[in-house]
Amino acid sequence: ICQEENTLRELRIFLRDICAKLARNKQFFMFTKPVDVEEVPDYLDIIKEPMDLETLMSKIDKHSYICARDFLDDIDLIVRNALEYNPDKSAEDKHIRHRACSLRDKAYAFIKAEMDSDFEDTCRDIREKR
Ligand SMILES: COC(=O)[C@H](Cc1ccco1)c1ccncc1
Repeated sequence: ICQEENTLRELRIFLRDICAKLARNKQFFMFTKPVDVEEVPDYLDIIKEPMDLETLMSKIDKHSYICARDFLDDIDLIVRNALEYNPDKSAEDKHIRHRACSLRDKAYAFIKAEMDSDFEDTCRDIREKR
């Protein structure tokens, strides 16, 4: 119904702003685009569901998310993939795991800081009904 569409439009505007802020952060450059499987030929043997911030943004525009929880599930997927593909004690693996954890914390912090909890409750109710 119409109010529901207004709520979901507001959610999309809100999620685009958060996604853009994360993608602007130089620290997160390695998460902004899909991992290049030419460069990393075994990536898809290990990571079954790749995810990145550009893909997240296109999912917003495709109305894939009807509450912030769904969006954060894809942020968690980016993080999980980075932890799984880069598990070693090496400095570079530790570095990317640290950045992945920072991406998650920043995303959750933006949502908490800027999202009114009854707005998310309203989105959850819409999700339940669909
Ligand atoms: C999310 O990004 C990744 O998991 C790739 C894996 C990767 C390994 C070699 C090339 O790319 C990555 C990119 C940049 N810096 C570290 C790791």
